[in-house]
Formats: sequence, structure tokens, C-alpha cells
Amino acid sequence: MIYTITFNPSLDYVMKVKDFEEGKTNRSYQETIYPGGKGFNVSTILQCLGLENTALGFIAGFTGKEIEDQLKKRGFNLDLCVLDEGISRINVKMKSTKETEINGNGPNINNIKLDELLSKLDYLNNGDILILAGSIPSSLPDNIYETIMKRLILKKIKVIVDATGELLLNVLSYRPFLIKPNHHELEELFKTKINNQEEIIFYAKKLKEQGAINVLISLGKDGALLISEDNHVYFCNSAKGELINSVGSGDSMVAGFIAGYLKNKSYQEAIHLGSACGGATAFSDDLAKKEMIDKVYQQINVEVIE
Ligand SMILES: Nc1ncnc2c1ncn2[C@@H]1O[C@H](COP(=O)(O)OP(=O)(O)O)[C@@H](O)[C@H]1O
Ligand SMILES: O=P(O)(O)OC[C@H]1O[C@](O)(COP(=O)(O)O)[C@@H](O)[C@@H]1O
Repeated sequence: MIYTITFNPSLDYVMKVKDFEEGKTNRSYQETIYPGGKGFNVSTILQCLGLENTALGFIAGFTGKEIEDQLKKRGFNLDLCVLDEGISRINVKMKSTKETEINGNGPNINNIKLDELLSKLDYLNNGDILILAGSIPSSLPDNIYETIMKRLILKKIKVIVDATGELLLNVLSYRPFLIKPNHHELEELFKTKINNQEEIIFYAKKLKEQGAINVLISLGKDGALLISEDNHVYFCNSAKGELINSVGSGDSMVAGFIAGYLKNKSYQEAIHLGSACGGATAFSDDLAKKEMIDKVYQQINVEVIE
């Protein structure tokens, strides 16, 4: 079974604003609300690709109820912990000439609720896949993903971590099967400006040396690079199309990568389907649908460059 965990779900409030001006009252010409959170997005795309999975996570308050109601329509199994206080966050995604995001901090999670979620991990068996995705509310320690990996160390579980900063760095020595920083997150991890493909490969290899089994660096419209388990470097172009809403592209890529890998354990297929899912979401209002993924897949080429 595949499991995802979303510690910090959201309602994503997407506002389209013509010529946004900082420091002024701007008015949007279109607003939409989607349930968000990296793990839930991964679950949605996995389900769309026909992979049954279970989403774990925390929800709180009226926003949490709305997230749950929307997710129930998506077909994957839901096993949520309901917090007694606070509300799940509303993340603002502003589309203007540029895309700007404000992601909330999220509600407090106390130790009792944390234990409730951690005890669910005891159901996991050898051969399962676990995806830890997204930020955590500041009430939790930033070694929580590490704690989970430690707890599962005796089981043969492939763990995928899509997170940033310390949350990610802290798990590397536990050998996550896949990590997927984007270009900007890679720069943040090494506190440096990364200017070209050679430098991206250099820093991605450093993450592999620190323990990650596969390192996938997503580059938005410029494609993606993978340093695979067997030390090959793959480059994949991005499809050409009209950018509608790139929120969730990274999560879609993670889901597509896993689905592609599971077909016949080929990394070429993993990055190919991953890029198709990421692109298909960028070209859709909400997360991608199967028809768009199939169409985008045809436009993508994978090269083994090392
Ligand atoms: N504008 C775009 N055009 C085509 N493909 C895109 C576009 N934006 C994202 N993608 C696809 O989705 C993947 C993940 O997107 P990216 O923006 O890098 O991730 P994140 O959402 O984590 O920042 C990219 O590597 C690419 O394959
Ligand atoms: O947990 P974080 O890092 O704040 O990110 C949460 C946000 O990430 C998303 O899952 C989208 O992520 P990506 O664009 O990186 O795929 C949104 O749905 C959500 O608002």
C-alpha cells in the first residue's frame, strides 16, 4: 500500500489579479478554492493514475471540514486526525504577471494528537511506500520526519520526502528513496546561488552523498534532472503549453515518478511520467486529469547525460 502524510493541509485560495501592485488595494477578477497540502495532492494524482493509496494527516476547524469533504470525492482512502483547536490554514496563491504564494503556519498539534498519527504508522508493512510531504506547523520539532523514519527503520519501506530546509536535511542519513527539491529550494539548502546545469548536478550529487537514494531536481518550465540510485544523471525537458496554475506541479511530479517507477523499476519511465504529471498540472486549473497527463507525456523526452 502507498501512504501519504500531510501534516499541514490547506485550502488553496487562488486569486487572479491583473497587474498586481504591492502596497495598493488590488482586486481579483477570479477566485477559486481547492483542497491543498502536498501529501493530499500526491494522493490525488496517484489515484488518478490508478494507484490505490491512503492519505493520513491532520485537519482542524471549519476549513479542515471543507478539506475533508472535498477530499472524500477524490477516491483515495482517508485516515485523518482531527485537532480540537485552531483551523487548517488557507494558503493564498496569487496569479498576476508573476505567481506569488503566502502559505500559512497552520494549527498547533499537541503530543496526544501527534501520537495518534504516529501510532497509525504501526499498520505499515514491509514493501509499503510512505510519502512525507510539505511543511509542518511550528508547534512540531523540525526532526519529526526523522522521528518517523527512525520508527520505521526495521521495516522495508521506501520513504519519499518532499520538504525543505532542516526538515529535509535531517532525514538524509536515513536514506530516503526520493527527495525532490526545486531549483530554488536547492539554493536554499546550500545557501548559494546555483547558475547552470553543471552546478545543479554538483549540488544534487552532494544530497545523494548525504544519503538520499534518488535526487530529483525540478526546474519548472526548464525541465528536471535526476541523479538516480545507480549514479546516472537523467535530464528531461518540460512540455510546452499555456501555464494556467503551477500550484501542485511538484506534488504531481512526485506522484508520477512513483507511479512510473512502480511499472517496471525504470528511472527513465519514472522521470518521464513525473514530468508529464507536473506539466499536466501546470496546464490545468486544478491538479491534472489523466487525459492531460497522457497528452503531455507524448511531448517529453528523457536523455541519460551521464
Ligand atoms: N510552466 C511549466 N511548463 C511545463 N512544465 C512545467 C511547468 N511548471 C512545472 N512543470 C513541470 O512540473 C515539474 C515540477 O514543477 P516545479 O515548479 O519545478 O515544482 P514545485 O511545484 O515543487 O516548485 C517540472 O519539473 C516540470 O516537469
Ligand atoms: O506545506 P507547504 O510547504 O507550505 O506547501 C503547501 C502548499 O503546497 C502545495 O501542496 C503545492 O505544492 P507544489 O506547488 O510544490 O507542488 C499547495 O497545495 C499547498 O498550499
